[in-house]
Amino acid sequence: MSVPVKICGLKTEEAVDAALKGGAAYIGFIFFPKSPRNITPRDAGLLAERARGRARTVAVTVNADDALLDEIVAGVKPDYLQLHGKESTERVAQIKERFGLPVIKAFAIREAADLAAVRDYVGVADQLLFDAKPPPGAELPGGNGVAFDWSILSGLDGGIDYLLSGGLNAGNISEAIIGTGAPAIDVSSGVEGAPGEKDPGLIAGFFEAVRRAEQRLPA
Ligand SMILES: O=C(O)c1ccccc1N[C@@H]1O[C@H](COP(=O)(O)O)[C@@H](O)[C@H]1O
Repeated sequence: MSVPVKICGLKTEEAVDAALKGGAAYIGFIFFPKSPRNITPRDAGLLAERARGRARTVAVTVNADDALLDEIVAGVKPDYLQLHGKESTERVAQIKERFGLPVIKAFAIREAADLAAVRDYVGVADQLLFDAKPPPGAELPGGNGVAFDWSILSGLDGGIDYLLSGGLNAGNISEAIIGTGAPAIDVSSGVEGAPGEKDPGLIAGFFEAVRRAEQRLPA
């Protein structure tokens, strides 16, 4: 059984090529000025073209207004929009209708109670993403390299399609995949040599660890 992988926060051709070589199902671009992974719609559009037809492209935004989403969608032509802020169910539905694109809605998880909001988004968002709640004082809502207690996900209703994210790396991905049975996984800072700097060697090592974990999954 193969687990789809999203490599997020790409800024260079080398990083895109490493993600594609590893077999990424999704590649993500961050549109959030405070992030070391922030990229312009124009530059992301060029990288997205390089990956077109080989991986699905994801534009990651945080409480973006329509004007910013217009600019990103026009420049990148993404396959998905990832909403990583406090977007309401109404806002998710509005964005889906306006852009005609599938939406991945991110949730910040620290404790079991954080799953309470999730049910409202099932059937509204196309996919859910579970990330760790940012540490106190963090500037970023994601990309902090922090993991949450994955056992919390055992409280999820069965059959929910989601991406597991937050602090994943080659060292913990086996435990994450086998422990949660996550339908898909997402990594950003765990394949970086420095904040915002993807390391092709770490990307390759992450894929190797994922493939080893897949061998241990029940058929
Ligand atoms: O990566 C960022 O800088 C970022 C900024 C704003 C919103 C989301 C961001 N990243 C997302 O965070 C998760 C997990 O990242 P990590 O592996 O813990 O570093 C991932 O979904 C990214 O899309």
